[in-house]
Amino acid sequence: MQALLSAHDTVAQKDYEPVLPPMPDELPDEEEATRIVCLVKNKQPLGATIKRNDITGEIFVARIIHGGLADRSGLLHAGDRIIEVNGFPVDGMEPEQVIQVVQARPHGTIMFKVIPITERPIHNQTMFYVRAMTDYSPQQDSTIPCADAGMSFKKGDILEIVDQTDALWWQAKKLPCSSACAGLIPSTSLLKRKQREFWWSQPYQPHVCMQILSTVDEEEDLMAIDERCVEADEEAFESEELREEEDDFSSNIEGVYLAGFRRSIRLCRRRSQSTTQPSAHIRCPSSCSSVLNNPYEEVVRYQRHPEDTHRIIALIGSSGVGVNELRRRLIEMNPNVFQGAIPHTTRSPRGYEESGREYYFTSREIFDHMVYNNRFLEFGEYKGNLYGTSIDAVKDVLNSGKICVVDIEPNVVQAVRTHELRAYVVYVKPPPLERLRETRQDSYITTNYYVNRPFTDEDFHEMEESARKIEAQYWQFFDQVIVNDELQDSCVQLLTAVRKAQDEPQWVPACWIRPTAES
Ligand SMILES: Nc1ncnc2c1ncn2[C@@H]1O[C@H](COP(=O)(O)OP(=O)(O)OP(=O)(O)O)[C@@H](O)[C@H]1O
Repeated sequence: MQALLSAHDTVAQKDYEPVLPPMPDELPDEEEATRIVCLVKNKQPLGATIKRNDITGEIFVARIIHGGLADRSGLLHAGDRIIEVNGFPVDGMEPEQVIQVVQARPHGTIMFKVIPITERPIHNQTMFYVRAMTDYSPQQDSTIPCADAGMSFKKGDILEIVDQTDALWWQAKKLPCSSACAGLIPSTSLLKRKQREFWWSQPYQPHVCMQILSTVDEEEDLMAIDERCVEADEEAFESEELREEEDDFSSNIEGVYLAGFRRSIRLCRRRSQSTTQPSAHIRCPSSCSSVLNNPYEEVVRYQRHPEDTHRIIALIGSSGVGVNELRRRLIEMNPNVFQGAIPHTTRSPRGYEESGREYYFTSREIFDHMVYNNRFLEFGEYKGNLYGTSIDAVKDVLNSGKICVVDIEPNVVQAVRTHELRAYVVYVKPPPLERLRETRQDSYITTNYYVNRPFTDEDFHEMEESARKIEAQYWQFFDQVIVNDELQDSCVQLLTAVRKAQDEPQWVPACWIRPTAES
């Protein structure tokens, strides 16, 4: 006991840093209450921004960065007036000069003399999460109050919004969180304004969709040549087509028919992409304008309940990259678990075909009616017949307890990102050119004219170019990216992704869980 008391006395007599200045003996009655705030600075930034009242020259704390040094001290607040920094009066200084005074002492104690704000606003901060729909770099934004306090992000990043007190500049952390300190990002309204200003400032800024269409225009010329070839050799083509359709009929598993892999529907989808007046169900206005209108998508963590229907697996990729190969292999791996949606067509059935197996054979009137009622995820015309994948066909698979695996064109991605289908979007990316050449030596591409022909270097370049465009426009919607290098590895990755989608928590749009009037 004696020893404990003696230790206490010894400690009590010691002086510890920082040594505060002595209190003046007499304080004038009218002087506002000041506070001395000492912060011990380490390598971390102070975590506060300042502003100057241009009329009075007074310096104020503009904001305290969530999780930063100043915030954790609890001693500085937005609205506090700074009178001195390390003994230097700062009234009348430019904010940059004040920062220089602060930075003059990189480590150790920084002493602020402040007049605390009298009425601190009470903020009921609700944290929420968003998926960035666009890229942002504070270093390239001249309007940010402090670039060093800014946080860059890329489309698809998940951000935790920790403070939205300021209507223009929010504070956020990027997940997975590596730093305790938040960064400044533009608020939704500010980012929308910036995007619109940028858009209008461009001398010629074709709409993002139009960019795709214009490149496709070039393709159309090529297609026109293909078309002539087809016309010239229709008979040969028909027999090739039939042979291929028959090939499609068989599956490696006896008694199992894999619908939706027909050449006609694949080519029809490709053609609907490549006409300036696409007949496909274009959800483009939503996907493109959503990038312009909605730079952040609110997301929540969602885990599928075992009794819920499965999430659909939507594969996206440039033509020839291997989307159908992967889809086919996945379904063949376990047809009791995985299934494709049976497409609709207006073409007449061939002798061996059954409605509801290869296709749902329907009249043009019924098809048109379904189009009119938005019942197709996508549809298009091929050789005078209509083909399409209906939402009901997808729901039939889900309601049977299976996992529906579809391949879709990128521009309809928003049509499957709904409360109803809750798509998990897998993007299939081509490997580098060298690896394409090595891995595709024995592979065949399906073109408009040839049922199968070996890949050429030109095909690989087109694939890469198309992948670049898809990534530039749709990256934010991808839940998983698989580089289709070694086929076997890609299959394993796809299977793992599918399991994750069904059984592990994922970030999904908040409107899936809390449906709004719009969704
Ligand atoms: N990783 C891979 N390694 C080698 N060959 C592959 C690989 N992935 C796919 N292939 C082959 O490449 C060819 C084209 O693949 P697939 O038919 O799946 O293309 P796709 O992406 O569905 O495009 P489209 O719908 O335009 O035909 C097929 O012969 C397929 O077997």
